[in-house]
Amino acid sequence: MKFAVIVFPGSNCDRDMLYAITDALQEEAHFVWHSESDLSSYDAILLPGGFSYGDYLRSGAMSSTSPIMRAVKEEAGKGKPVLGVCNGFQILLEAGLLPGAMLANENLSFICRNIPVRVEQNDTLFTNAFDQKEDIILPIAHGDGNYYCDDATYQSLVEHDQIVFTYPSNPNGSVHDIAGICNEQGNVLGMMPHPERAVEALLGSTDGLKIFQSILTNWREAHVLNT
Ligand SMILES: NC(=O)CC[C@H](N)C(=O)O
Repeated sequence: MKFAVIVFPGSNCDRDMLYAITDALQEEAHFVWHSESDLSSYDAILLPGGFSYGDYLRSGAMSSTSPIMRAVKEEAGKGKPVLGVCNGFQILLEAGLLPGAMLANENLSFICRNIPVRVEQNDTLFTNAFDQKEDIILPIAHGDGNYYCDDATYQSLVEHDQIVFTYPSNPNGSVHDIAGICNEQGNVLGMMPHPERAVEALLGSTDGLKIFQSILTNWREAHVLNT
């Protein structure tokens, strides 16, 4: 399976993301600079964390207009997996690929620590390796992780099973404890916690690896086992 890791000016989790795929998952991954415009040769697209464009204007706002985002939308429309982590989630929100917006953390501080994250939906292509309602440990590292959406959007997220991760103990004020959501089709996921920082025991948790393994299992079922 071939993964693209999109690199924006100011991304800083891009190498961790590449390492998670090549060394931990043992699959193929390549950096793709944000000014590129074609992602058709990739099977999955990863938007890593960081401070793209220094978080100026709003986190993710400037990156959401990068040329590569047209290609991300195109491939997402074909049903390919798109995963945005932290700043990647912020970019997906600003690009309109996911509903809602990100606000500054309630305590106005940058928070960096390992926390429990609850898997609310294990029947997605990103979470099939987990148990339903399983609590896992993942690192968070953000200043703008306070997810917000209005009531109508929240009802729609609930109705379509789009709330994939929540915080059992909310660290940032996020509405309804939301830590990660997917689109209605289920192939675009944005999450604030960092799975790429939890892919081997040395890092304190291997729970993040299961997200990448889920993507791989889903892809193999569709592309390898049936051929
Ligand atoms: N680790 C990250 O991706 C940081 C995200 C973002 N720029 C913030 O601090 O909110």
